[in-house]
Amino acid sequence: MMIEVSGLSKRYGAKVAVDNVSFTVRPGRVTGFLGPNGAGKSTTLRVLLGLDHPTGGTALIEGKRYRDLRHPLRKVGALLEGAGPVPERRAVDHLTWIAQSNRIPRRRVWEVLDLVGLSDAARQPVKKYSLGMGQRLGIAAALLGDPEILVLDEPVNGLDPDGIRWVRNFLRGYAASGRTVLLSSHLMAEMAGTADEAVVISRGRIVAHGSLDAITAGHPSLETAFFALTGDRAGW
Ligand SMILES: Nc1ncnc2c1ncn2[C@@H]1O[C@H](COP(=O)(O)OP(=O)(O)OP(=O)(O)O)[C@@H](O)[C@H]1O
Repeated sequence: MMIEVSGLSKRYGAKVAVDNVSFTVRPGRVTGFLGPNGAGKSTTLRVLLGLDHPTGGTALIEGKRYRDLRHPLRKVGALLEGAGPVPERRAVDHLTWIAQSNRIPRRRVWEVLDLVGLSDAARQPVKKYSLGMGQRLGIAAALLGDPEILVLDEPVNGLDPDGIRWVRNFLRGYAASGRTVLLSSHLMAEMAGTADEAVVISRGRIVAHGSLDAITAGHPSLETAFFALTGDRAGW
């Protein structure tokens, strides 16, 4: 297993954000980490990426904690909410800075700009970018180390249909090349066309884990399946 979360819990004071969560993520497919706002998705991903300490349990990447990986950026590329570049900086400079601080060759910056379709906009300051371009830049940064695993927190949040389609096609292609893609979302309809597998979390607990087809079986749509699983329409 590329990603193995086992008995993971995270408390903030009296608040239990993640409650004994276990799931695995395999390569060659897109796995959606789905749940309403506040369900515990970001917290789980932050612990997986070594940005927060768990209260209990483990979140491992090929059997190791993120911080114990020898070349983390080559193993895992991540896009987290609110981790954007300095607005005045040009996209190419932003990526070059990340590459240099991780001993990644400079030519890789232009490769990833090309992969996400930003070569022509590379010398514009990031503040001139649309939301969709900003997301592509975030994905470009995640790709710098040519990682086997991509972890993205709400990558389609706020994007228009073209932007959503681009991210979807990109992630599907990445998984089809045998790599591991885990993305979180609270957008049910969007996930039906993007993910092969889903891990569903509600109020800090896993309520379903399996293929989207299996989770949807017996329900008119993925959306109604999720309402039934989470027992809660609020926030979806
Ligand atoms: N630093 C913190 N201190 C206190 N409570 C927190 C902290 N971070 C998260 N929480 C709480 O933990 C719960 C889970 O939050 P989390 O951000 O993981 O949810 P999420 O599923 O990512 O939601 P969203 O879709 O809104 O991003 C929420 O109730 C949130 O208020």
